[in-house]
Amino acid sequence: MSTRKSILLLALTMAVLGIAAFALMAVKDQTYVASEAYAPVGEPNRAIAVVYYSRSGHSEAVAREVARTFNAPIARIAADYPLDFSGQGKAVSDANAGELPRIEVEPVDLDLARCLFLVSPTWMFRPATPLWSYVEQTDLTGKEIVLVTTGNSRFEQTEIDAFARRVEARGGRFIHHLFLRRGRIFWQKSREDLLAEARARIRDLRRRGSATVELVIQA
Ligand SMILES: Cc1cc2nc3c(=O)[nH]c(=O)nc-3n(C[C@H](O)[C@H](O)[C@H](O)COP(=O)(O)O)c2cc1C
Repeated sequence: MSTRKSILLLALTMAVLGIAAFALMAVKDQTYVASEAYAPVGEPNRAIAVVYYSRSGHSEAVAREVARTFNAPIARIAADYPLDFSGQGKAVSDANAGELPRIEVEPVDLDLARCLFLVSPTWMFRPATPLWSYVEQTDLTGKEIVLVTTGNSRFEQTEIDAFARRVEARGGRFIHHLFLRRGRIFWQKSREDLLAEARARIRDLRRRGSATVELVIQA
């Protein structure tokens, strides 16, 4: 085969692989992956609470694992980003525009919570838009805030700093951001590995200056 033909064949193969990878990623982003249900055992530990948004179930699994670790109450944020191409497109455009979507939050009593875990996917290098809406409509006075984001690749620190400023504007003390990288397309972490990493990183929060987590883990 001539060099010209070989280069053409290579370029074609690369293009087909690229399209296949993109299609696979799009399909994966539209697939809800369920996780084990969670409810506190007996009286919940009200010093800690977990509030989360999740579109395809991965952040939900992490949020449930955080709540399970502390026997804490948990509440889900609902927002209108359907699991199809329209929802994906809206997520991209809203995230890029910094839009604050309408949300509904399951009832949760935060009065006694000293540490609040906010969990969400990463959209366009920042926490997903429903989490920003949640912060804007919540009084966070006196609470330590731990932001936990899942993502397949990366986030921008400037976006996390901007989120931290909104938390502080609502009275909260932003103490840590924990990013759980799931990996891309063919090289994604298993659910067990993701949750094991979440557990390890949460325990590490003691060293990150969370007085509440320190107290709860010692108890
Ligand atoms: C619209 C959109 C934008 C995304 N942008 C990013 C990104 O900037 N960085 C990243 O690491 N992952 C990104 N992802 C991947 C998700 O953050 C990742 O799959 C996440 O774990 C999904 O969480 P969920 O199942 O709780 O919705 C994006 C996904 C979608 C749908």
